[in-house]
Amino acid sequence: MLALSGISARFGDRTVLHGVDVRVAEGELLAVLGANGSGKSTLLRAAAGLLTPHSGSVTVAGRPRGRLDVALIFQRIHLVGRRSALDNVCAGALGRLPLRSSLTPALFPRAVREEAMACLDRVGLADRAHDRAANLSGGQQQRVAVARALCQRAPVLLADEPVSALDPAAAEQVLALLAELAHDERLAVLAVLHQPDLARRHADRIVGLRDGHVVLDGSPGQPVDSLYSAPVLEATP
Ligand SMILES: Nc1ncnc2c1ncn2[C@@H]1O[C@H](COP(=O)(O)OP(=O)(O)OP(=O)(O)O)[C@@H](O)[C@H]1O
Repeated sequence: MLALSGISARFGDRTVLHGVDVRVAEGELLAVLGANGSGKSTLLRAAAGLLTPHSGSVTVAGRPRGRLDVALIFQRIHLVGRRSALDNVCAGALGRLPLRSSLTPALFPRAVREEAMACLDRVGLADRAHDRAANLSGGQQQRVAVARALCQRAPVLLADEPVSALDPAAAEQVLALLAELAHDERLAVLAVLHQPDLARRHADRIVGLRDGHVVLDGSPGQPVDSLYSAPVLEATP
């Protein structure tokens, strides 16, 4: 479904991704692991179209990634706090609505509101639909963000450290939800994670980055310590 092929990225004269190949299948949750600075966020931003790679391509279902193909979930949850959870989820549909509706969100068509309600129900928050987003807990807000991504109807979900700001129970719940959505809704989900344990428990596959290279790709059960160990420094005479 999502294919990142030969992605290289540079900042100035520094190359931070070296021809990275990553595939995420329909119905799969892929966790991308790696130490700070290994290139995880840069890879996700290239996948999302937020950064133009120096070389390489991003395709969704075999075609160049389109504007509506990818939904994003961030560590810092970007909801409009004074609006209801339901309005925030409706906003996921903005990209496919006529301009008039997108300028006046109060006019979200009934069909969109119903779909948004179904998305909230999917993340277990239908009963909080009319609460202001700011009044929900961090974990609940992240689930609203997931519902908003669902309402976008994108086949690919990209999540950048989606649980880093959550307590362990909420993190577990959000990761389980992402895995469930991948499996049940047949989405391709790529999540950048800092918690190998969560990846082991919920991901279908892991990719490990080190210094901008893919050094692991496979079972979530495999050892990942090498991703986080300090580089071996050569002894100076
Ligand atoms: N806008 C930028 N300008 C210059 N260098 C950047 C920029 N964004 C990222 N980098 C550099 O690219 C490298 C990879 O950064 P990236 O944020 O992708 O790593 P990461 O694996 O997501 O790290 P972390 O786990 O700390 O979020 C780092 O050395 C970083 O300093």
